[in-house]
Amino acid sequence: MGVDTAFYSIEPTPYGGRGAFARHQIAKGQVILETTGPYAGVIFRKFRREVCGACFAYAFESGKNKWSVRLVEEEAVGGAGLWFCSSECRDDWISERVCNGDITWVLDLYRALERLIDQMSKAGRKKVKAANSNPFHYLENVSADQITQSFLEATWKQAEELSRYDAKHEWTEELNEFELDTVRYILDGLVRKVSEHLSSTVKSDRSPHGTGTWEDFAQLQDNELPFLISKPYLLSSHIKTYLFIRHLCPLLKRSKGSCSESQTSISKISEYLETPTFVRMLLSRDPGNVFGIWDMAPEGEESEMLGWGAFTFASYFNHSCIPNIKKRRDKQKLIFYTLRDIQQGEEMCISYTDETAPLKERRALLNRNWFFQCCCAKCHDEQNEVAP
Ligand SMILES: C[S@@+](CC[C@H](N)C(=O)[O-])C[C@H]1O[C@@H](n2cnc3c(N)ncnc32)[C@H](O)[C@@H]1O
Repeated sequence: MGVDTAFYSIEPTPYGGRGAFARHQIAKGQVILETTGPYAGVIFRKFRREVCGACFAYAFESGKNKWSVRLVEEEAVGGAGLWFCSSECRDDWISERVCNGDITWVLDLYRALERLIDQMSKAGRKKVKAANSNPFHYLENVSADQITQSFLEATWKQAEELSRYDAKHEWTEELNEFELDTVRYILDGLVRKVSEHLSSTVKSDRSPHGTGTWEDFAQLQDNELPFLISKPYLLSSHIKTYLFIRHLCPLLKRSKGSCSESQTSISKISEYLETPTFVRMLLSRDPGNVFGIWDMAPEGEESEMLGWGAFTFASYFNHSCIPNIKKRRDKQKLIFYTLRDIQQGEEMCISYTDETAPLKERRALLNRNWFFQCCCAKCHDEQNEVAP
């Protein structure tokens, strides 16, 4: 799978799923994983002028209000929705993601997205009574016990069928900020997938430190079912997001790229959007696996989440309320290091939440956001104190 390192191997855990186990004794303070950057990610729409799309530098932390380097200099403000702190960062972004540095198709894609958002806002302002109004509204009131695998399959099938003719009509539903950010995250993943498909200069790094490939990303735990049982109202949001993205296909056909490689990329991305398969894959690996991209506020001070990213190989670390490893961010990299000496065969765990919070709070958070009941020694001891 390409995720084993010199320090640990990925193996099944006694409580289900996989985890990282030390190959040998490891000293305190040892860096065990340093990732390059996320496979797919997004900077929240409201921060995208202030956070570099490549290294995640926050303008305010450099004494600036916003960044001004765009994907292409002549691009109208807002065109691609990506800003960088320097031309070096922009060039890094391009060389990492786009075949032969040809960004025409990526610009076409993001321009089409902005046009679609514009269409949506105008429809909202005119309060258009949609002829093709969303038949999935009923999902907003779906309950947890209705969410089963077969219910999900049937709903997605229905969405796929509807999308075939619906995508020919104007999009009139409103997407909220979170849904629009999710759209960006999905497109970021699909841009990677297209580039891998056409790979001549884009060589996805499959070492544990790299971003991995689509295949590696697909190996992550699929959390669609537990996630939607925990938050049933979000099924409607997932379906809406897919139907919205599906509307990009006809828009892309209209804006032809200049060279043949660009046109192949556009056809490929349209092909990926024609069924929900790939969008659903990105949606199902997001919950429970992605990491928030936080600002660099000093420890102990309040920090702000600027976006999120799927750092593929970093998603094999389980949680413990007595963690033995911790992560820090350095630009776009996540760095994991040991908090104490670790014995051979010991599982290496981070803390997903504030492990100093009371047991009840920790349990509720872990259950709501990561869908499990923690059985670590600390939870065990605290549970026994409550109910001797
Ligand atoms: C980021 S993934 C960790 C890798 C995952 N175990 C796998 O096999 O891909 C997070 C998921 O792992 C599981 N997990 C993490 N820590 C756990 C723990 N302490 N006890 C039980 N399950 C845990 C939960 O299913 C959680 O949603």
